[in-house]
Amino acid sequence: MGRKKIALIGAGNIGGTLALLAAQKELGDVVLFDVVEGVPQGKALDLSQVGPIAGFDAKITGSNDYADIAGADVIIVTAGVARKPGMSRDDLLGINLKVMKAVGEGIKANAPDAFVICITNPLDAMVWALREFSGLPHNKVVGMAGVLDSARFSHFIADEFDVSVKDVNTFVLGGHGDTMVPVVRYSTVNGIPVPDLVKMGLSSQDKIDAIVKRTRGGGGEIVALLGTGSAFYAPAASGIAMAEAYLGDQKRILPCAAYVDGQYGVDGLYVGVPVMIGAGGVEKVVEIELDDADKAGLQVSVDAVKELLDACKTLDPSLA
Ligand SMILES: NC(=O)C1=CN([C@@H]2O[C@H](COP(=O)(O)OP(=O)(O)OC[C@H]3O[C@@H](n4cnc5c(N)ncnc54)[C@H](O)[C@@H]3O)[C@@H](O)[C@H]2O)C=CC1
Ligand SMILES: O=C([O-])CC(=O)C(=O)O
Repeated sequence: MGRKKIALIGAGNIGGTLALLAAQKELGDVVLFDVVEGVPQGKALDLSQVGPIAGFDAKITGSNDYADIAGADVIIVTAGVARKPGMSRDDLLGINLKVMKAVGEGIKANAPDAFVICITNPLDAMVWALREFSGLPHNKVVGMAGVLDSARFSHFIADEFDVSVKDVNTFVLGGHGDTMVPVVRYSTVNGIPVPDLVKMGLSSQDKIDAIVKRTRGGGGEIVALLGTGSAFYAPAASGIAMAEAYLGDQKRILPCAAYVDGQYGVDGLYVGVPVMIGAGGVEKVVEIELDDADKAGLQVSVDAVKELLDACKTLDPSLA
């Protein structure tokens, strides 16, 4: 059996980091694709020269030709534009929608059997549009956001309780925007729910509320600090975790922007929910019980995603 093939559409900050992680983990050979000539080739050459030092044999090539993604097992899409300080993710919709059209058509024509992970923002709308443009089955197209948002939440919780991040498990549901829903009730330190830890006097409700708020604004905090561009190390690590779940048939339960059709009272759109990822792609949407506040929060988030989909349909009537 030959090596797996990982195609990365977009060779920017996240794309380059994805390539490094994929090669170091020997997930397969890597094709870095970008519209800018020279950049994917240059990054591929630089990354290939990590091989002798780090000891990986993965072949990394750069390309401006969609034909080179043919036969990809996994495709991770980061093509498009990142926000600048003062912008919201939603401000990227018009420009990145056009990019999703080109990428979706490229995937449809060259790698229709791939498992596709979209990262481009505004995430929930872009993954929906990418699925529409590519025509792939819904279970083979998924968006990365919840893994990253949960990692941020877990990092802050581990800091607050001064425990290993390995023992922290958190869930962030909903859209990848200010309306995301960090679910405190399902957030645990080695199985102990955070609300119980608060009752034990190990933190306070005010501190947990502040962590929830910081998690919601986690992307913006980094955008403001960087001054140019947005987070890329943790987003890339999140995309790789999802790719590994698929390639290894790991049956991981991860919060992802998945196609929801009936579950959680949501019909026919992509939004962040817990899903099982295995060799079948998104094998199931896991419907966990939510309390009234989290249900209401999820509804607000779903409504925000719906507004973005309407905007996509206005901009590109082929999506209507
Ligand atoms: N879902 C999430 O949780 C996160 C999403 N993002 C989003 O990911 C996207 C990428 O972020 P970065 O890698 O930091 O941006 P970047 O600007 O470093 O890289 C984007 C790359 O896409 C390329 N590109 C533009 N149009 C293209 C096209 N039509 N086809 C192929 N490539 C094209 C550009 O040339 C550039 O190399 C942004 O939209 C950003 O907002 C970023 C962090 C987290
Ligand atoms: O904030 C941004 O623009 C990038 C992003 O989605 C994140 O880091 O969560």
